[in-house]
Amino acid sequence: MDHAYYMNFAIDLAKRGIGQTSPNPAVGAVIVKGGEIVGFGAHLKAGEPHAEVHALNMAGGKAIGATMYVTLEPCSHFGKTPPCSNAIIDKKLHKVVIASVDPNPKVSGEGIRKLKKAGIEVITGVMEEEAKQLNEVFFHYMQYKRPFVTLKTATSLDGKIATATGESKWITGQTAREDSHFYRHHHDGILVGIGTVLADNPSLTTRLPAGGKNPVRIILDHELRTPLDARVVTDGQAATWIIVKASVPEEKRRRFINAGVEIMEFPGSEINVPELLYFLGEKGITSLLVEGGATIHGSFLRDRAVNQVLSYISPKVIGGEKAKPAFGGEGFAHLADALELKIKEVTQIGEDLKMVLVPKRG
Ligand SMILES: Nc1c(/N=C/[C@@H](O)[C@H](O)[C@H](O)COP(=O)(O)O)[nH]c(=O)[nH]c1=O
Ligand SMILES: [Zn+2]
Repeated sequence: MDHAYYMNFAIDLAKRGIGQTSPNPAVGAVIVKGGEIVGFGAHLKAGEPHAEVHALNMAGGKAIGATMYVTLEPCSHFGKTPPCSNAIIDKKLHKVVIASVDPNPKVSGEGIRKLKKAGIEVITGVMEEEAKQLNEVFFHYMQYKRPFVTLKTATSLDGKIATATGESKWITGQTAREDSHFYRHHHDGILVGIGTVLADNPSLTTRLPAGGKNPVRIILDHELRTPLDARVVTDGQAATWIIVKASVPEEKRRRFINAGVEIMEFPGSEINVPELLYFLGEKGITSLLVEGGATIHGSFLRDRAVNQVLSYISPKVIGGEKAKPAFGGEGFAHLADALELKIKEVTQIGEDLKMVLVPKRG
């Protein structure tokens, strides 16, 4: 067999944990001895055993002299669980094949050094790109300390998110709408503006046939105009944070706090997106799905605070100068300033088109 055969399995294991391991990376490990898979595992939840430990437990005594394939460099620091590099040395493995090294400058390369010092052969860079892609959120958050941002738009063919009379249900079909719930499952937070809350009374929960993790619902609502009987306040389905400005009176906030909502005061009045992202990063939001509406999207566009665009396009034409575009605000006066993206994925999904795009580097 070649290394990719087993590393593919480890990457596939890791993929299943994406979203639920946050703020930890998703990691997969496979242990092979004499051409036989003797153990495997994935990290499932922050604070629980790492992938390597699950795999070592399954392999038991067969781990001695075996080879481990792991998607991320084994940890070397005492976090919530003892270091995996120690466990691998204790179990006397012969070789460790690693896809990507740890991006955390504090620990990068430390695990590999310990393994080599203990006489274990280490190979790195096997399927490195795939493994990095897997944890793009983790690597981004580790480096910038603010959430990886996915802007989601659902528009008509002519780029509208609602008719001139405000109708928007539904522009895209059931299949596309359900697909967007996978992204809710994978993101720590979902952000909408007060305009969307007033227009749609959204629940912003993850409703997939097999369930899914609900993101924290983050409402940008400076004046606290969210109705007390809004779903995000009353349904108890997921955490709700409402971001207000300092001038909102205490007794008004009290009513929401009593309903279980977290009211967070954010300095400044205009939405300063980079500052908002640091603010959310400090609260442990490592990935943010921005569902709009146009004003919010306009601010994120203006500040180029976008790591991924998820665009669903319906083969409907709404027309009308007054019908709302996906991105509000001023927009860029010059084409040279437009946010340039690279298409990562284009698929038809139900009747609609789905595109996943990333900003062009540089
Ligand atoms: N109008 C549309 C969308 N609209 C997106 C947001 O404006 C909605 O308020 C939000 O998704 C509602 O969340 P819910 O209550 O949890 O279902 N999004 C879509 O994909 N297609 C649409 O046609
Ligand atoms: Zn570990």
